[in-house]
Amino acid sequence: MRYIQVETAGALHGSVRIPGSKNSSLALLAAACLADDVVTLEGIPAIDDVKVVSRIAQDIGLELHRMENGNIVLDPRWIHSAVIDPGKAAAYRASYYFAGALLAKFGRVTIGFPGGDDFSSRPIDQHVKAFQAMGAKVEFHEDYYVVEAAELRGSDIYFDTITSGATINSMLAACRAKGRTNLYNAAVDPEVVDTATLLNRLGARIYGAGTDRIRIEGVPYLNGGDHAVIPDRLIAGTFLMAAGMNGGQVTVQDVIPEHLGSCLAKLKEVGLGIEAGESSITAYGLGAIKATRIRTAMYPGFATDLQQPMTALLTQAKGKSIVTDRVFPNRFNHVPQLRRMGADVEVRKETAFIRGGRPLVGEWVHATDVRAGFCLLLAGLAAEGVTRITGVEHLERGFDDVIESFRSLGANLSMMKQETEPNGRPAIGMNGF
Ligand SMILES: CC(=O)N[C@H]1[C@@H](OP(=O)(O)OP(=O)(O)OC[C@H]2O[C@@H](n3ccc(=O)[nH]c3=O)[C@H](O)[C@@H]2O)O[C@H](CO)[C@@H](O)[C@@H]1O
Ligand SMILES: C=C(OP(=O)(O)O)C(=O)O
Repeated sequence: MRYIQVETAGALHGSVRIPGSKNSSLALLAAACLADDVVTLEGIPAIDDVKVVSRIAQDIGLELHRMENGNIVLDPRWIHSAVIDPGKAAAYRASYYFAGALLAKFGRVTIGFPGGDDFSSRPIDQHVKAFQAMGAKVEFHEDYYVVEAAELRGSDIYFDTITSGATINSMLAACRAKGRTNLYNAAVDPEVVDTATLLNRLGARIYGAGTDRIRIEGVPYLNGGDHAVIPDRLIAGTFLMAAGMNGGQVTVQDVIPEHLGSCLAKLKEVGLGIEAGESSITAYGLGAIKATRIRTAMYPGFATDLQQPMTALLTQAKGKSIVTDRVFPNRFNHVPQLRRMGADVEVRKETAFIRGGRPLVGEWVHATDVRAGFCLLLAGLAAEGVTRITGVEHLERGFDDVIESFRSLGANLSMMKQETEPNGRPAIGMNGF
């Protein structure tokens, strides 16, 4: 069993480079399947989700190589199969992008259901509805589904809810469909814009990405080309919150500050100093953290993926904070773990009530998903004694440099390995807690 050990080390100080966005990378890698020539992607992080994409690539004949300079070169001309193994599809969330991309190119895809962070029901009905609107038939089986269309036709698609996943997947399918597709109530996330930017660079005709109405004129083929993925706004936000845990000063470099607007506004509201440059942001403690009210929303609202690390920060604020997650109303698996560390947090329906200011103490805790892991890591920075976090694989889905990055800021963090469970205490899984 591996676990991350966090020991009290005082305030964090220093600067850290932010890697490419996980969520954008996973869309770009699938988008490259649509091209008819070589695609080079810069800045794709070496996270576990990308390793699963490499294994899928091997199965379907998508040539994928990481070069010495870190770029990933993809050659989609040799793809011979549009069957995605259910086990690999279930190993991460964004496997669903292979459905849109391969459907557009091959007319039929067989693919397992998506996995990813398991914090609530995560339907794909809007992806399915979009494929059907474009003329595809979708058939569900026990652990896979088949999407098939003799000819994909452009269509008007009105999303019932704002979803970044279904917006991107519809763009992937529509860019090689016959005729015009209009997406209404589309997500405006930077990852949607990044995917459209790559596709347009390859010759797609996508207009309006970044607004809630996207128009796509289908084209018969796409060229090769190069693209650099956007920085990971969620990892950047997490480091800025970490600065507030013990009143330190952290600079995140290689970021797009505009992507963090709602996060920065909230950090200022709780009393952090924030200075944004052209491609860097510094957060620093100015004294006590203030309690606040958070309601997550789709971009440009406060991101659900930053809700958990923010909850860790709010355990340090004197007074009562209220955190509501409207995007994923059950995304509170981190709360029982925070309570083990002495935090006073109660969840009712889609809301966590945090009575901040109680001292945290180090404990064995379990990360159930990527952001729960970051939340516990931040809590560990402020806790008295040693915090040990199991579920390391979840953190590694999202960030490949957790230990070194936090250490470079002065955190006392180590990756540990233990052959047996800690004495008398089940360390793995929620049930033991
Ligand atoms: C790989 C990836 O990019 N993951 C991100 C993506 O997940 P994911 O693509 O799963 O999330 P979506 O943006 O699609 O979901 C947004 C909302 O729409 C709902 N919905 C979504 C699709 C659908 O077919 N039907 C439906 O009802 C979801 O339940 C949720 O309430 O966006 C989430 C919301 O910003 C982030 O937390 C995830 O990090
Ligand atoms: C929810 C997340 O990831 P995924 O959608 O890949 O499960 C996340 O990154 O916080």
